[in-house]
Amino acid sequence: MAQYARTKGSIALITLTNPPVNALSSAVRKGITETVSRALNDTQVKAVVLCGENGQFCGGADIKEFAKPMSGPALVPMIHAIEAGEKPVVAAIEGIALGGGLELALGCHYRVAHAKARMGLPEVTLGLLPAAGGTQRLPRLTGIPTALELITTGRHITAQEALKLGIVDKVTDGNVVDAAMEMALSVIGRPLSPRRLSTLSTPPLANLDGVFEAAMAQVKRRSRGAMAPVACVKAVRAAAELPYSQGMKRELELMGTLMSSGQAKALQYCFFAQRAVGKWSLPNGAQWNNSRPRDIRTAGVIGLGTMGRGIVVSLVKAGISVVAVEMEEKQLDLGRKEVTGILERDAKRRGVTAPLHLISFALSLQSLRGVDLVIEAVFEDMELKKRVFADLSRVCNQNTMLCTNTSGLDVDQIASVTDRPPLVVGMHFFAPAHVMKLLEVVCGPRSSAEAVATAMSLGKRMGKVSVAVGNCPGFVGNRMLKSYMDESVFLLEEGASPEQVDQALEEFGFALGIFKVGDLSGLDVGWRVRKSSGLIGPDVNPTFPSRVRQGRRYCPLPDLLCEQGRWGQKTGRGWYLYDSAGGRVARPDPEIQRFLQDYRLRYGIPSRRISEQEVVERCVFALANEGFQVLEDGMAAGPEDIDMVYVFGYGWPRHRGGPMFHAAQVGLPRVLQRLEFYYRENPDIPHLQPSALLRRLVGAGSPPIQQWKQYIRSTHSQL
Ligand SMILES: CCCCCCCCCCCCC/C=C/C(=O)SCCNC(=O)CCNC(=O)[C@H](O)C(C)(C)COP(=O)(O)OP(=O)(O)OC[C@H]1O[C@@H](n2cnc3c(N)ncnc32)[C@H](O)[C@@H]1OP(=O)(O)O
Repeated sequence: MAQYARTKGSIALITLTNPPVNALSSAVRKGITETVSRALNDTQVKAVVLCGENGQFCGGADIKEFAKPMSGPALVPMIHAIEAGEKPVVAAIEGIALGGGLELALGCHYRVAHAKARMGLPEVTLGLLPAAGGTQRLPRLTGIPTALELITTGRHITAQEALKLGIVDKVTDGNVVDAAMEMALSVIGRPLSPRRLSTLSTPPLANLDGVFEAAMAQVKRRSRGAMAPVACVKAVRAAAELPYSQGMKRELELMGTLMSSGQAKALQYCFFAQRAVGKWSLPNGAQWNNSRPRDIRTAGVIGLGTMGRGIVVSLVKAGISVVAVEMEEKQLDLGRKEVTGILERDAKRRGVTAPLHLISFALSLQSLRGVDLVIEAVFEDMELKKRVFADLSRVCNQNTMLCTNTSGLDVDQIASVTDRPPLVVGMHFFAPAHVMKLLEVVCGPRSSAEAVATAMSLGKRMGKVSVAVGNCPGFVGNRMLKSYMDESVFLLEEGASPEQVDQALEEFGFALGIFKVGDLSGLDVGWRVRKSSGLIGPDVNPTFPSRVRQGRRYCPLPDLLCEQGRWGQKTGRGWYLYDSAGGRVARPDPEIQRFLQDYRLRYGIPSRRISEQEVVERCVFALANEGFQVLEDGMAAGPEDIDMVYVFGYGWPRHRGGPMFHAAQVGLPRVLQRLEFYYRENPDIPHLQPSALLRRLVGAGSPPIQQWKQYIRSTHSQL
């Protein structure tokens, strides 16, 4: 777990060996403790170089161990022993030095990095803080503002930036261990005290209170309700105000609170869930490690609306040549201008040249003949999509993969009009597609393993979190969203206001409440979907629209709003009021209050006071309940898949782990009991009826989320 070698006569070379990232497991900590002690006690050794095997210095503490009782030597005294030792220790940083890995390097007296190395203290993203002295040593090295920024964001930095900030002493393009040994030989005999970061004071800073108050306000604004960023600010403040030993005590105290919090558990669950969803499998035995993706070099995108433009940008940024097709010249020109603008702004920000040479624009599908893969992003209309796919089938090479960006239509029906159903999959991007990280890869019943593997791997290449989902209306994300949205409008009928519902959801941690999201994305979009799915039609009385449709409770409020031309931000009025069409700042609108009161009077619905707890429970438990149903129906492989869809596609607060993890954390019996209660009160809302899987899990004693798959009746898995 840590190898020891004597080299160049007087150098001890200690190599961390714990693939794949040399995480600081208890065995590695034991190995380092023993080898460092050996080096310090060996009179032949004059200096030490610390490195990691396989081109990775160290990925930090072993995250898997956080869930277990602590064993083996502790990290803090181990790093302290290195720093306090009387022989210079040089960290040779290659690949990564993250979290505890960077803290270990900060305990060394010198740091040499390879030019391609990345460093950072990402503990905050795991709901923790750098509690191996990172919050105390880094501010002493870089000064408070830089340390605050790096620790509260968890941002990775390049070797060049680390050099500029003084975090490393040297950057090399060559062999980093050789460079570190050279440095070790050159510093033998030099005084070590100025190199012991714990003994230094933080550089003086004017207006300390102002800096910390601003930092605190910023983290609270940026990550609503998250504890770790707040604790990080407090720990860095201790570095500024207290001697090192007391600062370390404060760091430990704050870490103790975080470690035992549900938020840290949720964030660590997300870390592993994000990696688990890449390991997809289909019922026929095809899976991520036995299905070869195709190498995609050229792609076509049809439709240059908001979605199509974002998809083009994502593909081009991944280095893929794209032919972008629109049917009308005016739309094509508009699309070209937008896509070019996005790519140019992005390139300017990153100081590189925009890869415009990778895109060509065309007015005919014929231009797609030779591409490896096509992504269709036309209007959400089955007949239109079928026409496009039938044409593609005729135009494209036999081998071209055909993908649809539908947000919920039947992928198999679309595939049925082509000559190649095995090569058809859904690639459901989220708007704006070049920004949002989620990609739902929709596996139709006839999609081949190769096609699924290709779409999953293409998503990864574009920097997306790809989640394989089954083919059902709305797939996973939008299917579940329906119950969440329905609950929010039912709450309006019963007495809540849009701002009250939004505030409760934002307090819960959502970046935006559901009504603000509706206004932002345009209320007319859902209106159109409801029209096409037969919920609104000629047989609905326009003056007194029914509150029961297709056999269940229906809330006509959003339709009535749309009929008034209140389509959200784009019209300057929606659930909220905006300064003008396109305005962004939502203000409560007294007209909406009157509109809701009139509506309740007209339908004889008594208005009651609705608590924040009820808002959150009805919206969030309804969402999770549909998630259980999605699992039961075999539309997602496991709860991790659903949770990642929500974290990366729907603004679910990551520190709550995702709707399924949240249900587990609240306690499945409690979720079941509350759903039973709400369903008894509202028997005409089927999505409040507890799912059979939820009942089974409670019956089985609420096993940990990692075991839920065993309770899913997977005989009819659609994945
Ligand atoms: C009163 C009580 C008081 C209690 C107080 C206790 C005090 C305790 C003091 C201890 C203080 C500890 C402080 C330190 C904390 C930390 O260091 S937390 C960890 C910080 N590090 C990270 O966050 C890095 C996480 N990893 C990554 O970001 C990426 O994995 C990577 C390193 C950049 C590599 O990326 P990539 O190449 O894309 O590969 P991946 O697929 O992501 O990873 C490959 C496999 O490696 C596993 N893995 C990665 N990092 C870790 C890790 N740190 N621990 C365990 N496992 C890790 C990852 O899960 C992958 O596994 P597989 O999926 O099985 O392949």
